[in-house]
Amino acid sequence: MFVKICGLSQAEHVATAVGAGADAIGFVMTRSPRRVTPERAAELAAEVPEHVLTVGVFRGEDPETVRAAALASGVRAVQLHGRHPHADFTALKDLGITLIRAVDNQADLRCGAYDEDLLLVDAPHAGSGERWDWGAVRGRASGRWMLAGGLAPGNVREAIEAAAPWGVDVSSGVESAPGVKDSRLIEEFLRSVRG
Ligand SMILES: O=C(O)c1ccccc1NCC(=O)[C@H](O)[C@H](O)COP(=O)(O)O
Repeated sequence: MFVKICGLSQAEHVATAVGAGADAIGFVMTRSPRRVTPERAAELAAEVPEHVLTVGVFRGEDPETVRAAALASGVRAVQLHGRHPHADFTALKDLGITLIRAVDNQADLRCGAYDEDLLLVDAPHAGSGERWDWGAVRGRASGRWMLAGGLAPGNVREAIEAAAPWGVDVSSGVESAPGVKDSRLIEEFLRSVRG
């Protein structure tokens, strides 16, 4: 099971997530209590080994803004929230990095439908910690897709049982307050997923 820990802004938490076995870590570069600048994301990403995917998270920015931030930060993936047309993914293809399409469960849930590499099926309000009916996407989402939205150490096994995703993604559920990550919860989340 692929595990992404999102919304990191402190080197200590990046090290914890990597040490605990995360497959990907996310840096939010859009309006959010977790926002980091591309320069800060570059500093944090510099400490991350190659086998862990570094992801820049955006919502609604145009492809040129995403491109500039991706290049400045050096992330190896971008995750686009909001109703981006297929053309926005096509416009970013030449970056040669992983493209993640982030949607709620009303969207086209076939990974690759917009030429993206990974799909993230999230709550309607991304990064809110809102839980939703995870089981509603079972059998509808296909390919390499991650589940997010209200996941936490205490419920992630239940979510995996309900939705049968390829991967999981968490932010609020490993925080002590919005934007404040907790190393103990990050480790607990990874232990819960890995068993
Ligand atoms: O984290 C944010 O504030 C944010 C703002 C705008 C777009 C995306 C954002 N976060 C994305 C994520 O952190 C995850 O991909 C996912 O939504 C986490 O959800 P949750 O665990 O419920 O916080």
